[in-house]
Amino acid sequence: MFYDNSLHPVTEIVVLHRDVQATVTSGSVTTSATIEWAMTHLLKNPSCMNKCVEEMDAIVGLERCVEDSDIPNLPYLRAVVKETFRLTPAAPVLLPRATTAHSKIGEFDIPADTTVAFNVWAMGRNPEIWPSPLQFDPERFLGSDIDVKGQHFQLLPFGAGTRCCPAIEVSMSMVHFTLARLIQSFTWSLIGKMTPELLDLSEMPGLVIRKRKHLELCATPRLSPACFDKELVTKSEN
Ligand code: HEM
Repeated sequence: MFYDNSLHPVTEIVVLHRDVQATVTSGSVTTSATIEWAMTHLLKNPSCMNKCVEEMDAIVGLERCVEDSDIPNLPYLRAVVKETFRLTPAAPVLLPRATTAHSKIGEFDIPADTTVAFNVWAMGRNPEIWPSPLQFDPERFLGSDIDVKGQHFQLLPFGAGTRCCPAIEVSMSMVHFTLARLIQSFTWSLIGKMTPELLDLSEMPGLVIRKRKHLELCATPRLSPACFDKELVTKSEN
């Protein structure tokens, strides 16, 4: 966080306030972009959406709303989130780093004091690491121990090391929970003449990769309104 203690106290508050605002804004943009990409991949690959719905119905059912505590029991949903991060990481290029010593990576010599940037978007599509890299295939993560916490260098959507995203846990929780609620609560369909084949995957370049064209869907409720009433009553009682 930027903090200049030579500033007048009132200015300091404004600077700190802006930093907090920037963190919240960038945090919510990356999270919402990830959820929109996950829904796009699922709508483009109806068999994956069906597997998500089948898993949800088998584990949670239709009599209550899915909760945070259900997420560990939904391996396919968690694989969908990892596969979304692999193909469309919200932050495609990590924060720049400077090398402190000469190093060699593969055939490349990198002198000391060089600014380097890691392109995690390209790493996620490297055919030497991922078979059929352009195919959305959550099953590649089932039974695999690859996670997103910066220990597995083939998948770094939150970066790695001391400057990695400090909000991994909360973001993963928000993405899983929102996606789980969307999938459980509604049947989603494409609008008008749109088909999975025609669904646009083009990206808007930038610090955060967003869809060039927002996803437009029709939502048909799957859960009975009583489920939501029950949840409202329980929450107001607590
Ligand atoms: C899906 C959601 C998110 C993704 C994909 C994401 C991704 C990233 C990435 C790739 C970095 C750079 C890490 C590096 O270069 O090693 C980063 C840094 C950061 N993220 Fe996130 N982020 C997300 C959500 C959030 C949220 C919700 C917040 C806070 C409310 C947040 C706060 C930060 C901050 C403060 C940094 C800078 C850390 C530093 O400079 O040391 N992020 N994030």
